[in-house]
Amino acid sequence: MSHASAAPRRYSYLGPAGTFTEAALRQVPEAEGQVWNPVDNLGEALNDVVTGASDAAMIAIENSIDGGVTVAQDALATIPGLRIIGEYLVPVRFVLVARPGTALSDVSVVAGHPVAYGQCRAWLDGAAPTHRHLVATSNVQAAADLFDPTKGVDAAIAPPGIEAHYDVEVLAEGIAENPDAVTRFVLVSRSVPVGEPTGADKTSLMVELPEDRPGALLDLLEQFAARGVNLTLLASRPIGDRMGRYRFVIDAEGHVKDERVADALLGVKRFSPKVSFLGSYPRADRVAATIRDLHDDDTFRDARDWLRGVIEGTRDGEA
Ligand SMILES: O=C(O)C(=O)Cc1ccccc1
Repeated sequence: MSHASAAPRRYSYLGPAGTFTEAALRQVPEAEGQVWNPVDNLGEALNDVVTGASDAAMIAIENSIDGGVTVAQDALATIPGLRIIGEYLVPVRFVLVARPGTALSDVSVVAGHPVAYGQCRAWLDGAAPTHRHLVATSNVQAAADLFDPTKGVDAAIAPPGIEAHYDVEVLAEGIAENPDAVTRFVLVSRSVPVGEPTGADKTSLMVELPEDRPGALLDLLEQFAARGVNLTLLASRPIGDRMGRYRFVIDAEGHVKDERVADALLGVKRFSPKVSFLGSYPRADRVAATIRDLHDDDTFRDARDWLRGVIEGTRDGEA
């Protein structure tokens, strides 16, 4: 894609500058030198894409510790016309910061993004047992909240390097439970034609199951298993209309233009009352899917050619 003479592309991301979401956007070569629009929440970021105010939005979708960012999964399931066009991984670490001169023993109100707080809670319970959590809109906004006197914040959970953006002192480093936590982000645009397979791709779907059909989940999984398609994520989320109804959030290895994935999707579509295709995109770790001969593109094409030949009378029943 070249946009040399076109208007600059606009990217919305959870701000302010310095968030992990911004670090994810920095991994997008096409975004360099374009307009970056910091927003306060996921809804705003996706709304910018829907209305055309931005061309794409970077959003956190899954954490290696807590699993799916459910608000993001639900938004992608319910807002029509969106496509995931890229995936990015960012290692996440946290520090506790405060205004200069604050001691850990002075800390009673801690600002933190809810996902960050969840990961740092065990440490905080030990170091500041009487603390109270105040929700911040992002990891960097938590530090900014230290300077808003109406909020009464004593300390903030923030990304390392936050001292470059705000006049804060680091009270403690490495406060998250798991030092190897990684967050997966996706770049979302309005619906666009899918790109070409790279050999290391993922396909994201939301699937509803037919009601009152025993084994429907097994039927769903079988569509992938029979075509040798590995799943990297399977989660269920309440549809929300009434108790007991769920949609399945699925990430599958491979690209919709890979024969085995296309065939699996056709199988899913035949029995599911609702399938939303969210996109096929290069996977962040660039790890190629392992495909056995039985499931490679040529095998699917050969089988189709054989069937056509049988119907046209140019081939008999030989395999
Ligand atoms: O991008 C950020 O910095 C955020 O505030 C969202 C977030 C929260 C926790 C882990 C990764 C991203």
